[in-house]
Amino acid sequence: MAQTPNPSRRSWVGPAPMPFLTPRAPRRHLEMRWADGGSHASVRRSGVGAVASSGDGERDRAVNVQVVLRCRPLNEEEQRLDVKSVISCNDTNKEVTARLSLFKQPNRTFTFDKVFGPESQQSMIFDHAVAPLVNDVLEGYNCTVFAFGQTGTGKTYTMEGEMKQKVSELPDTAGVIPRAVRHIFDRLEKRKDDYSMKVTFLELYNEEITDLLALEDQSRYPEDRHKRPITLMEDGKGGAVIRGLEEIVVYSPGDIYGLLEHGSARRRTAGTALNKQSSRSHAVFSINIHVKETTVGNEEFMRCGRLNLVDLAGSENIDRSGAREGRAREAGEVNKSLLTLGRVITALVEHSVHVPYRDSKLTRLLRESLGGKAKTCIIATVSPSVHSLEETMATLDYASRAKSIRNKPEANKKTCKSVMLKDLYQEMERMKQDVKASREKNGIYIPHGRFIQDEEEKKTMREKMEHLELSLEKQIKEAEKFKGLYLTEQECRLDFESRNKDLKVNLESWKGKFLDLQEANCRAKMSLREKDFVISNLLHSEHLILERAKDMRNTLENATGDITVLLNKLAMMVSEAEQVLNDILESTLELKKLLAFSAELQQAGLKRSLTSAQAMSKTSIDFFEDIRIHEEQSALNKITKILSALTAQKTTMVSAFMGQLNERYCEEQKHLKLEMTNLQQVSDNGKNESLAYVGAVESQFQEDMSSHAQLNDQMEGILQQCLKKGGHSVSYWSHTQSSLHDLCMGSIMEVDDFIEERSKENENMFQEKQLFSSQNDAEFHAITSDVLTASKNSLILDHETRNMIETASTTSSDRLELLNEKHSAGAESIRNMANNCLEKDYMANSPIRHRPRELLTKANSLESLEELRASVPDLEAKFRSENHLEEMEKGKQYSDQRTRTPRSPLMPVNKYVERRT
Ligand SMILES: Nc1ncnc2c1ncn2[C@@H]1O[C@H](COP(=O)(O)OP(=O)(O)OP(=O)(O)O)[C@@H](O)[C@H]1O
Repeated sequence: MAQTPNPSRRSWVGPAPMPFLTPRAPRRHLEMRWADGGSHASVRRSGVGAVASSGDGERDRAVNVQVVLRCRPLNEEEQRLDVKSVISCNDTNKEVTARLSLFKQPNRTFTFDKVFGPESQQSMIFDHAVAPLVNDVLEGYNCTVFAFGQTGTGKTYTMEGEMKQKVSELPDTAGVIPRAVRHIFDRLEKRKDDYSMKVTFLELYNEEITDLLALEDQSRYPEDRHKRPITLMEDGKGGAVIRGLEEIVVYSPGDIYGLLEHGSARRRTAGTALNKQSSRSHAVFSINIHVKETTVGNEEFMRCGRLNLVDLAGSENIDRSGAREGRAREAGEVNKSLLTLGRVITALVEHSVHVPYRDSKLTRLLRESLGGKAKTCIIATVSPSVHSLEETMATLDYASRAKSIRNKPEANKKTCKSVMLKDLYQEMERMKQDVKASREKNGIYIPHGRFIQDEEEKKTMREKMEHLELSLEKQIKEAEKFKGLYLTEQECRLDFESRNKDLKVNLESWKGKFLDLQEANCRAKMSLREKDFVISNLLHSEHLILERAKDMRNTLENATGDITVLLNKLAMMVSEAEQVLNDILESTLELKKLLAFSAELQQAGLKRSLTSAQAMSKTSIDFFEDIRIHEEQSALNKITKILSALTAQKTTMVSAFMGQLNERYCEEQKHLKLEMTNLQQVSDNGKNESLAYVGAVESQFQEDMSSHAQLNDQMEGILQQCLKKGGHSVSYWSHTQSSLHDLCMGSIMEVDDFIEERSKENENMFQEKQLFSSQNDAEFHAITSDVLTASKNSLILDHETRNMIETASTTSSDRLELLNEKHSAGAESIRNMANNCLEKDYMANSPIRHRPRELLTKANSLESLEELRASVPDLEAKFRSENHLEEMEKGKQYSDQRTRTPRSPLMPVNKYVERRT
């Protein structure tokens, strides 16, 4: 006996095996018994959301739909054309960034539950995103994995992958479906569970469901052979039921791979500009698993789970995919169903009252998986190409929104095996009876009379039946008509109900908006009154400020008159200063003349002293020469007298005193010679001394001459300096005058500072002038003392000269003192005039009534002006407190934020007031 139904016997239309046909040797008896126990209807109810999903089993908490993103690598064509990649994936941070900076827009980054970049392998997608769901299926949950994205981005590659031959080892390119199948079998084997597994594979094309696993019938029209439409119905509990879908029992992964290959080959594909083999339909591959569980008391239960693997048709930009005519219509249908899917996602994310599941078959099929009781994983696929950026952004946006969909996964109710068997047996029994009845009907014997009677009855009955049939047909037609009407009406009613609901929701929201607007209106009115209050106060302040401004204008006019007077006075002062300077220049010239005269006098005196000194030295020389001659003569006379005396004595004392006389003569001669030498020496000394004295007098004279010349030069230099400084003073005064003029023509506010500066500058100038005059004084004193010294030196030589020099010096110093006095008097007069001008005439001048500071202070201080300003916040606070607005404000902040309109007629006024404050 075969231990398990022979998998090769699998029939496309034959009875599907009973559950628990685990293809495992030691456990097969029981399952076989079930399998042999009867047939099962070849056409059964099935559906993505129809498997025992209505149990009241353990209710899990709501969980978000898992959304993972996969970006495929650039394909060969794109690489050849050097197409730019604009998508970057950060698997670690689970982020995808669309580099919109190429289009001068900020980059956009999306976060998903998992991100798989272009280098990601098929196994990674399965291990990280799908395997946990597959495990949940074995625990009794319904789980759905579906891929969506633009056409050609790798949905089919991700879901099915490349799996051409049925090898035991999966190739690296195998997709989610073969890996899920392998995983399920591995797990069941490992746990040594009893199980049965059935698969379905349907295609949804142009809103028509087709069974991709149905046996091809022998219909004459090839089109009809494998495209028998299947009905999608509601199960009354919010789920969908697919009537007529083939469920194929499978025993090994190989079985499933075969079916998958067979079904995939029948899927409608077409070559598009974006994908050579583009799937033009949505495909749903479902695996139903029943696992046996034995509980205490040997009660056997069945845990059932379903895994739906959905490969959606690609959304396509018809222009770019190059679809034409029929294909364009087809693409339109695909896009329409995907659009409905998008609307369902939006409605779920926004928690809308109405979710438009019913708008397309795709959303009806996926109802349980989106916002229902299933666990769902969405694989969004994108292309990195810059040319697909628009579609990629749409996919990323939808995928990102889909993350917020919340499902309430619920495990399927475990069914008691005996109950299930009972149901099955009952079904089998009913079918057996059917078969038996039809068999018996063909072979029963009936007597002739009874047969004729029966025939007549039958005839009557037939006539009646025909009549009835006719009336029934009529009634049926009418009923169908009514049914059609009823259905239309039902549809209309449903439509109206849903519209009514929408309208009610809209009405509610409009009511809310109306209330908000009413509130905003009240607030706007109040705000207007507030602004009126503020504006009237502002106008009052403006009036006060105008009055003050008029006062200030008068004060300023007075100040302008005063400044004009002041200017005139300054001009007068400048001319007086020029007069003083001219006086200084004149006195300097006089001084120069005096000094020249004094120098001439000194020169003449010195010349005279030189002449007298020369005469004196000549007289001295002559005198000493005379003395020397006189001395010699007197000595010779003495000698002659002595000799004559001696001769007389000789005569008397010739013999006695001859010796003594001779000795005495010698001694006397010696003595005389000594005296002569002394006299000669004295005479030489006197001569030398007189010569040295004459030389010294001469050199002294020369020195005096050169010092006089130097003094002359110094005097010349000083005079030049005086002249220069005088010129400088003149230009300085003229510059001062022009500056004063310019500055006075400038701002009135600057007059005060200007005058202060001028006063300081005048002070400095006076100090300079004083310094200058004191320098002049010192120089004059130095000259005088020099002259006096020279005069004194000359006095030593010649009294007369000295007298003359003294006279000249006295005259010079008298003149100088006179000049000095005059100069001091001039300086004093300038100072007095300046003082008069600055302190008396200007600061306390009677016609000028006020000092500038006084004028300013009296006019209006800044504080007094500030006092006039009306503070808008204070005014608002005053208004609010008077009108008890604060209380109202507190409770209405929220609505205020909502109802605040961006445009406000008072906005410019408010802004102006804010700026002012
Ligand atoms: N991650 C990937 N690695 C390598 N090749 C890939 C990848 N994704 C897709 N491809 C290749 O890109 C091409 C298009 O992929 P596929 O047919 O799966 O796209 P699709 O999204 O299903 O398109 P359609 O919606 O038109 O059916 C295929 O040749 C496939 O092999």
